[in-house]
Amino acid sequence: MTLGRVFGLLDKEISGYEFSKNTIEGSSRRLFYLALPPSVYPSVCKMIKNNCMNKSDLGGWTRIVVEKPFGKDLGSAEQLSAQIGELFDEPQIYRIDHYLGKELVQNLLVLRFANRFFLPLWNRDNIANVQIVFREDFGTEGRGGYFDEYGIIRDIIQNHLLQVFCLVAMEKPVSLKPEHIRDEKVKVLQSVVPIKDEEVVLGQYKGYRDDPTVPDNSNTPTFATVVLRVHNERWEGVPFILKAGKALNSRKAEIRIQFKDVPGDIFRCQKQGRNEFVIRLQPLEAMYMKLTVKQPGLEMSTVQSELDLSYGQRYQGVTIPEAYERLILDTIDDGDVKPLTYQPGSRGPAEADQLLERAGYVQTHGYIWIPPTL
Ligand SMILES: NC(=O)C1=CN([C@@H]2O[C@H](COP(=O)(O)OP(=O)(O)OC[C@H]3O[C@@H](n4cnc5c(N)ncnc54)[C@H](OP(=O)(O)O)[C@@H]3O)[C@@H](O)[C@H]2O)C=CC1
Ligand SMILES: O=C1O[C@H](COP(=O)(O)O)[C@@H](O)[C@H](O)[C@H]1O
Repeated sequence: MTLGRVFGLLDKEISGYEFSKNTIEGSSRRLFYLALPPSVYPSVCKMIKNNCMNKSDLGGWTRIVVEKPFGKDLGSAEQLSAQIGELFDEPQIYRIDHYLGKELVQNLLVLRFANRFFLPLWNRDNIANVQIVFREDFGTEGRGGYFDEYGIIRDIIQNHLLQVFCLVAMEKPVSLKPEHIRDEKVKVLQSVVPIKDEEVVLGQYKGYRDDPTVPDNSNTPTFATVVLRVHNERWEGVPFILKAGKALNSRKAEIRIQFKDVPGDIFRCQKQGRNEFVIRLQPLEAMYMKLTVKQPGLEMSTVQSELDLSYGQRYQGVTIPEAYERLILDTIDDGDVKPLTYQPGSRGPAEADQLLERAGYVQTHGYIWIPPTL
């Protein structure tokens, strides 16, 4: 059966459904979500255009949704845009990044711009470094064919983590209109200076190449830590560390804002750790502020504790929508860089933690969180 015929049948199926709902022809809304590899976007879009469009214009519409990765580099992204752009008008095309649909990502602008106490702190005077981390405790399992073409940078960092970075680092938008938010994101991205080779650690977990869909000599990274430097008034000198890896020892996505040491520390408590504001996107949405308090008791000693907003506890009974429910770098050199090998189930290459240390992140030792009971 030809592709044209297949899409003809799809159209018939959709029309049948619309008819069963007593929809007047042309008044229905057709949304095509392309959960497909980007390489077939153009041919599938052509088939939709030729066979499956909403037939007349009585308030209905036809739209398509495409997911990242949108091409592999500037050239292929522009080519893809041009190919799809020939078939659909821009307002009909939705390019989505499902991380933007996550509850705590949606919360970022509110947190930053609706809370007075963050306003004076959110800058180079107070913040030592920012980490934006994505960790998965499983490998490419069954997706090696897709993944190997893209790697962790194009799969996670260039889109999901960069979107989060923009929301953390951008200036306040004029309003919440998408174009105003986009303008601020573009501005902060333009302020990112080219990444230095020595501020990148790439890794590949042992066993990745055993996947039959992965070439035996693949150099595709499954782990990357990258330091972004933002050359502007707010962020000069503050490293933004973007970290992503598969087959690691834990699964989480979080933003960790580490504050500078208190000057003139009369309590000599710096060894207990810096103040950190952590926004955990998943699992178990939470935000907590690690801070130093007096150890309860007779002694005047200090201990690290937290102000904790755990969503599961605070918003009991509230269903947090899945990211997909709500929505739907080229600064990195593409040269032949050999990733470092790391053990599956580990923290990734040790060099990544060393890079963090060089970038100024100070790991807290001895902090033990006592989870509250619900
Ligand atoms: N409301 C809640 O649910 C709360 C939960 N907690 C829990 O308490 C625990 C401790 O919290 P917290 O101190 O914030 O987080 P962690 O101790 O997990 O991590 C703190 C930082 O240290 C890094 N790190 C961890 N292990 C190493 C290592 N071996 N070498 C170098 N760097 C390392 C982490 O990197 P990386 O990001 O790569 O792992 C991260 O940047 C966590 O499990 C946290 O989830 C704490 C407070 C509130
Ligand atoms: O886009 C992708 O995201 C998933 C992780 O999504 P999450 O919502 O579960 O955090 C990742 O596994 C996949 O490789 C990537 O393509």
